[in-house]
Amino acid sequence: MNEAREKMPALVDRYNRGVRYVRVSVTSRCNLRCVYCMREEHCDRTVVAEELDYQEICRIIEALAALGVRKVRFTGGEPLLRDDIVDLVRYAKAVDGIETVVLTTNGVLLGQYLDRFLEAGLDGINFSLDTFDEDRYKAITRRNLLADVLGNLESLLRHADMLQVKINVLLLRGINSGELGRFADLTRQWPVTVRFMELMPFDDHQIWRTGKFMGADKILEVLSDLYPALESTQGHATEHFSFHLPGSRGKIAIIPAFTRNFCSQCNRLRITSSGRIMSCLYAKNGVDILAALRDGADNEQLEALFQKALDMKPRDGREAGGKAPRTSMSEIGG
Ligand SMILES: Nc1nc2c(ncn2[C@@H]2O[C@H](COP(=O)(O)OP(=O)(O)OP(=O)(O)O)[C@@H](O)[C@H]2O)c(=O)[nH]1
Ligand SMILES: C[S@@+](CC[C@H](N)C(=O)[O-])C[C@H]1O[C@@H](n2cnc3c(N)ncnc32)[C@H](O)[C@@H]1O
Ligand code: SF4
Ligand code: SF4
Repeated sequence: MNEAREKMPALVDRYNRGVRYVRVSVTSRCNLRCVYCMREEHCDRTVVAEELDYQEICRIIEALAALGVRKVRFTGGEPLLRDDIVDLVRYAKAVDGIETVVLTTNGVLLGQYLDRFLEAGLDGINFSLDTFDEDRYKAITRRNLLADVLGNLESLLRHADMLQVKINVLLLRGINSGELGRFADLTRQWPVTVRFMELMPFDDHQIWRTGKFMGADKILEVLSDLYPALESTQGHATEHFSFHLPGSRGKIAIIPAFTRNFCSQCNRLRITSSGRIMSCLYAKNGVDILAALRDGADNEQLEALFQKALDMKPRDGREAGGKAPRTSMSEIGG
């Protein structure tokens, strides 16, 4: 590998932040309807022609890897609804320069994929689960699939020494906040990171304005009360607060996605399922790459599009777009 290229990626924004990490939303379709993410009427009949296809996603990853990107996360919507998801993982792993390939999933379909993901070289899975209670699961996701999801979580935990496992728990005051201890206890037995996340206002105002928001300070207070022996440890990127319980195998973290600003270190670019390059989770406008790919753009033209998107990257996402944020995480992928 070219060392100069490693020191500074080719894609750099106006604030001198280089891009190392791309999050690709491979579909906006989903088999759940989480109340903090999408409405029941969310359309699942995405015209497939408007979704990036396999070749197009591969091309984007290759082009970005040549420009210094080292990590790929597949997300959505629900990425496991794409039947080429294992091939995408395998392909991304084989691209020169890409070191880490991970995905974020709701776990509903994980059982049928896990072995193939391991064989394809997937480095990690972020598994989103907010409750162990059946009625609550149904209330949050509007689907009755908890039994399947728990079965798949158990299989994943049993493989946690073969890939990095993180459990994303979105905490909602008065809904699942009482389950914090049950989730944290998973780290005693398993080498996983359990991450408690703040709600963000990307839910078409379904619950954002109903007082269910639970901030990082409150989460920290509850955790400290439950576990006086909690020890601070080094967290990763979005994990601003990170801890472990004495004698435990895993870690506990808090993602203060709303109340804290971790933008100064941001090394991310996002690709939406409909083929737009987004410079920030809060960005409203992106740059269309789908049309360019379908018009036969060469690598130089793609680089110009990535740079164009990056030139729009705000210093701070929340200040730039927080007042009227997007209506759902599903197209941009969280
Ligand atoms: N503000 C902000 N929040 C983010 C960003 N990326 C992820 N998040 C928050 O973190 C939550 C979990 O995202 P994941 O898909 O698990 O990814 P991640 O935490 O970035 O994972 P890593 O790749 O391990 O750093 C999202 O739902 C967001 O709330 C970001 O770039 N900016
Ligand atoms: C948009 S989902 C896509 C991947 C997959 N469907 C899943 O749920 O893991 C990615 C992450 O975004 C989180 N998310 C969705 N809506 C959110 C919101 N309004 N605030 C904070 N996080 C949100 C989910 O909990 C999930 O961990
Ligand atoms: S958070 Fe994930 S699982 Fe829930 S509706 Fe959004 S995309 Fe689907
Ligand atoms: S809010 Fe925007 S700039 Fe800040 S970390 Fe997230 S994506 Fe990066």
